[in-house]
Amino acid sequence: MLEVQNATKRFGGLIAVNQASLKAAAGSITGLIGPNGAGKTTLFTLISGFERPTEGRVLFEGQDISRDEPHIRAQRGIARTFQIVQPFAGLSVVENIAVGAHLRHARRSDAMARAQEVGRRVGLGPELDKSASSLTVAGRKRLELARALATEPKLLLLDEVLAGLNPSEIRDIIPVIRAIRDEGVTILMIEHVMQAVMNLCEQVYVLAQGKIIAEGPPAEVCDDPTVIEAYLGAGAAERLKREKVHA
Ligand SMILES: Nc1ncnc2c1ncn2[C@@H]1O[C@H](COP(=O)(O)OP(=O)(O)OP(=O)(O)O)[C@@H](O)[C@H]1O
Repeated sequence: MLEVQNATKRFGGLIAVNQASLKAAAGSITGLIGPNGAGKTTLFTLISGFERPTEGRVLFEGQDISRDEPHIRAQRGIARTFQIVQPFAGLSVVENIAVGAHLRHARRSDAMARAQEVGRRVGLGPELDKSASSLTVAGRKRLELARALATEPKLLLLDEVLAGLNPSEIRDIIPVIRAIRDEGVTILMIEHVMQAVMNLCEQVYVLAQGKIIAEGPPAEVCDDPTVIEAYLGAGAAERLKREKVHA
């Protein structure tokens, strides 16, 4: 469904993404992990169209979309969530979700009906008529998910939807994400919560300093010395191995 081919993004002298390639198969959940500042969000902006790659290509359903505007990509079926959630505070929860639903439904009544359905699906049923500003952090994360989902995407890009949630809120939202995939939406997710990555993702890519340094099933990738060192520094993999032997 999605293929990023040798994408590079430069901001002046800084190379935020460096010759990165990845694939997401239709109907799968793919993870994108890596230390802070690795270039994960920048890679998302190249896929969703908020930035264009300096070099390389983004293919969606086999077509080169690298130069398409974000709204064209949304129409094609790509939706993203934002790490910093900023709902329209003056609107109700359901009206916020309807903003997404308007992509496919011109009439307000149709967009509102669709928004209610999506809101219930992500567990916001009791909150639909409340002001968006009254939501807790967990509620806002669900709203962000609903707003993207209301555009009826084929590919959903989730940028740290679990950040800031407590363990029980994370446990509650994992089945919601899995259910979205089960209904046929392909998911690519940036996530630091490894419990969720292990639980949800079939395939994981690791980005460090703009480069993809590893890919594979989550358990394999987390055992990879290159990945451990990208997070913990040079020599860390060896130290951890020694500590395990002594323990
Ligand atoms: N618009 C921009 N202009 C200049 N530099 C940028 C821009 N966007 C991102 N960067 C830089 O690119 C690098 C990668 O940032 P990015 O936000 O993509 O990393 P990340 O992996 O998503 O990090 P985090 O996990 O902290 O969200 C950083 O050094 C960042 O400062």
